[in-house]
Amino acid sequence: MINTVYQLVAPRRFEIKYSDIDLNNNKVIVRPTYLSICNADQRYYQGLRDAEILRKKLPMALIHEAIGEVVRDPSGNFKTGELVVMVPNTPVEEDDIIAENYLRSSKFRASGFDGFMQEYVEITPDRLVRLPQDIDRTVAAFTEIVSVSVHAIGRFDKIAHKRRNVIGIWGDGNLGYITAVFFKTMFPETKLYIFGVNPDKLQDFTFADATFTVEHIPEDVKIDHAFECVGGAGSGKAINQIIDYINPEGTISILGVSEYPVPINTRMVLEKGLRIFGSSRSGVADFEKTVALYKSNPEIINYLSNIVGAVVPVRTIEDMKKAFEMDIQKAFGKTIMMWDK
Ligand SMILES: NC(=O)C1=CN([C@@H]2O[C@H](COP(=O)(O)OP(=O)(O)OC[C@H]3O[C@@H](n4cnc5c(N)ncnc54)[C@H](OP(=O)(O)O)[C@@H]3O)[C@@H](O)[C@H]2O)C=CC1
Ligand SMILES: O=C(CO)[C@H](O)[C@H](O)COP(=O)(O)O
Ligand SMILES: [Zn+2]
Repeated sequence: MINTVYQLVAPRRFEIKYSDIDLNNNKVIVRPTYLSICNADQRYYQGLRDAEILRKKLPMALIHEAIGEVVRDPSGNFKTGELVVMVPNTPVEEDDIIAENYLRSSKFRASGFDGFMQEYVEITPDRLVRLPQDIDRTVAAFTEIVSVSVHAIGRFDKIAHKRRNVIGIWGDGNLGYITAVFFKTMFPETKLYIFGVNPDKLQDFTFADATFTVEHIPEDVKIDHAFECVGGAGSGKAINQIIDYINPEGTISILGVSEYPVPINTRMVLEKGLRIFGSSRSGVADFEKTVALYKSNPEIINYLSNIVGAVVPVRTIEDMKKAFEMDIQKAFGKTIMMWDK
């Protein structure tokens, strides 16, 4: 069966590649329907990664946040037409200790091999998680980034000491918002403070106990633990500010991606006895937990719908470019491609 793959071949340039899908194996064929753009896709699209990385990884189909409909499943796990979220992490070995998303051997779609910008996706059944048929598909499209937050909150629960009176989240963008929604759902008794740079965006964190612009944090504000959801050029400032405001022996969970090494105030990390841990990506168990939380706490979907940005119907390569360019211009929210290929 011939498949059409839409690869990024150079910054801001998509081209079509035809590939053959072998129907004589146990893989599931999924037709992607709603795709969501991540900052990681933008770093490839705009050519913001190191030239050597771009040379190594392109051409490559972008997008690792997507849902779709099952077209064919020879394994018998899924019915034709079922709505599924696709897990981009693709492990090739198992480990008793190291999670699938941290195994150096694991592959990740749209970061080394083709992502979901394809007419059909060939995928093993263990990489699919069933979604409620009536879920808001524009929200479900970005379940992958949601599962990253759920994964990081789970690790926080294992690593951070038990005094959790006040938690701070730095970053008033998508990841900060998603992490805040899930943290409040999972730890309703804990006070949640949000630290950002945009008063407009901070207004959307209606469920938080307080919001602060980072230039005007009162001296007496103290937090027990923190999540950094900023990334990029703002990473260092955010991490160092967390170090200033966190109580001794607190835990800092870093999620933001930076292209460059970030200098941090290690003297104060030592003096306060802080724990700093990083989280990247997620595995099937995190997706399953995320979908279970969607079902048990349906208000989550309403909160997440606040960050659905432009929803762009995509049929042509011009439409793909339009969606990526609109995403660059956006003020806030996730850009969704309604994939009609
Ligand atoms: N670990 C993982 O697996 C994942 C990591 N990420 C990464 O997380 C980061 C955030 O992603 P996302 O939320 O989608 O991006 P956004 O751009 O939506 O969010 C970042 C937000 O932080 C704000 N900000 C900038 N400087 C500061 C500061 N000093 N203190 C507090 N807030 C600040 C930005 O404001 P402004 O826009 O005005 O600068 C923006 O609102 C990115 O680096 C992304 O690649 C994303 C998904 C998964
Ligand atoms: O967005 C992410 C997960 O959702 C990660 O930041 C992304 O996977 C990092 O990959 P890359 O090295 O290709 O930027
Ligand atoms: Zn991502």
